[in-house]
Amino acid sequence: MIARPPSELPTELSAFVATHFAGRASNPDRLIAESWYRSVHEHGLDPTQPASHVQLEQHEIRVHQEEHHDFLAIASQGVEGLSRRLNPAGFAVLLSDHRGITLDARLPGQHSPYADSGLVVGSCWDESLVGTNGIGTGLAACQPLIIHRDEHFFSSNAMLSCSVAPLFDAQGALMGCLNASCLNSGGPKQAQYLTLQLVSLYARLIENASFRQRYASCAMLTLGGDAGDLGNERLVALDATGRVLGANRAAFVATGQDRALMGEAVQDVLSMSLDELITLTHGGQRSASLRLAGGPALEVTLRMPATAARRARNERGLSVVPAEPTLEHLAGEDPGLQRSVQKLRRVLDRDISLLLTGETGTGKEAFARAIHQASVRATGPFVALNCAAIPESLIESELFGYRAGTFTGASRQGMKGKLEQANGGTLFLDEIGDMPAHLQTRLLRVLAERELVPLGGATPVSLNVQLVCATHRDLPAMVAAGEFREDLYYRLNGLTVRLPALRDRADRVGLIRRVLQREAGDEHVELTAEATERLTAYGWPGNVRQLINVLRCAVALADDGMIGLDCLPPEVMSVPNEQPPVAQSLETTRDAAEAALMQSTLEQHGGNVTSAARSLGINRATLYRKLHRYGLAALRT
Ligand SMILES: Nc1ncnc2c1ncn2[C@@H]1O[C@H](COP(=O)(O)OP(=O)(O)OP(=O)(O)O)[C@@H](O)[C@H]1O
Repeated sequence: MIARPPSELPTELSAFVATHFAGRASNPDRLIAESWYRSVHEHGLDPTQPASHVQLEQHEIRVHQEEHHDFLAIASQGVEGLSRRLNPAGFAVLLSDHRGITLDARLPGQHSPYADSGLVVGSCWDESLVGTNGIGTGLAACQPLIIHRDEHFFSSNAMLSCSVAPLFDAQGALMGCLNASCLNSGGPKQAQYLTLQLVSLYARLIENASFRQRYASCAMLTLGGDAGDLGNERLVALDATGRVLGANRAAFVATGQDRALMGEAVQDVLSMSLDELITLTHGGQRSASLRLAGGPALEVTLRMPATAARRARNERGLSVVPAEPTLEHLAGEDPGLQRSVQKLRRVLDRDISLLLTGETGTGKEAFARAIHQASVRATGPFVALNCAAIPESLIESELFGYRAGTFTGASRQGMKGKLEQANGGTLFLDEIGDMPAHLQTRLLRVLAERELVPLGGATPVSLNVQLVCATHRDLPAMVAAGEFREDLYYRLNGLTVRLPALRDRADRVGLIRRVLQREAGDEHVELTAEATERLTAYGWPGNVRQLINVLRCAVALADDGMIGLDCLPPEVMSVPNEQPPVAQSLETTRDAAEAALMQSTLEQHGGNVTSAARSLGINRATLYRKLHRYGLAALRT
């Protein structure tokens, strides 16, 4: 049967469909026809040929999931909820990253037919590889859609009907998509609309969970709508001064604004300052009714971060502690750090690259964020890239981006690299010592010329970025050993700030108290003298991050508001008090101690990397990387 394109298809597209898809039963709408067109003319695919299928190997899946660990963790509840509803009806539920590679797959009882169709973790559904399909086309079109049966580009996928919704982060960047697929659905495409509604609802819930997590330490406004419509929650995150740090998509629609809302003062959006909102909502304990310019009245609630809420209550409502710690908060009472912060403030906004050094968990990223907040670029983006956490082969495209059609498997519309994403703001390059040599040269050129030509692109993009780099490695030694470019080192190192290990901080006791206070929130919790002594003497290889985890757990275990020795984990109790002797090479000694600690912690946790990492206060990716570096094998995850 000849496909008859609907009349709204432009003539060229109609002719294309009639020529290439003459045998299809369905009448494609414009979105599908455009995807078919791209598949043929941009991706060079032929619908009469067999589809190629890319499936990652097990070890690649592990790396891929590690790389997307945070996204997976935040999305898994949504994936679980959706699959609980859809698996019994015969749908497979999949989560993919922004390149169309699946990260999670929940299949109905009968696994094999779904697995045979590639509905498994680690399969690549990028449109440029498999043509029109739910995940790939949903990502390419950046909108919810259904790809029903023979709307799939290749006939080998034509037994699938897929409903998909893209997922965006708080900055509007594509994180991935959520997809529900069924096999051999005999009904018409319209029969899938309800499934699409459900998938879109869960996609909103995942986006909102990600938004709340991203801005957990900030004041959060909810602009009421329909109380029963959870997927339509409108969220706006504010900094301590009442400036908009981020807003979810529903909030943009409700306020009739676009992304320019970022950095606006809340009174310009709601005609009310943050202080007035705090007063009106009694420090966030009640909702209030507000009218947006010319719009209907909205029920507004305000959630204050725990410490801010407490302080707002104590001081009758008007002042808030900063949502994200400032440089001064991070420096605490450590005189060396206080001096470093004074220097930092003097060089800010003068186009000087900053280098932060220190062991894992000493607060390098927290400092980088505080530097961003203290700079004139605070209303611009803060973009981070950890050079050690992603495979070497991906660093180049992640950092410099690529334009459409640069390589097979690349996303159709190209991708803005982190450098370009950070334009007008701050780029934080963590673990810069792990930057591969050939990319060091390219980075140096970009920094010197202040412009960037993405892979496959012809037009340079001019850059205005504050660069903050961090490393736990000894860069001068790497330069001496020829492992790091000397000229790049000097370009990055306008000012170096060394963040001391927790055990070396002069304000150790105060910092432990401050972190405890923050973790305890409104609860009244104290440390016994023995617990204080133990925590102060302990070596803290995971530094502040480890301290936070230990105290979070201790607060939960505390009886009658007292944290005693029994609330502390074995590693804090078992490692001797003495500091390692200063040897010829501090770094070698530190590495040896770190390797020994990691091995013993892994053994204590029966080889379970997740719980060993948690108890060390570092993330799984960092532990994997270090195990690899020290040649220690993980037993199981
Ligand atoms: N001075 C501080 N006061 C309170 N919290 C802090 C301080 N420094 C760091 N933190 C917290 O400790 C945790 C770890 O900090 P961060 O991620 O910045 O460390 P890092 O040096 O970048 O670690 P890595 O090298 O492993 O990436 C974060 O939750 C951060 O907010």
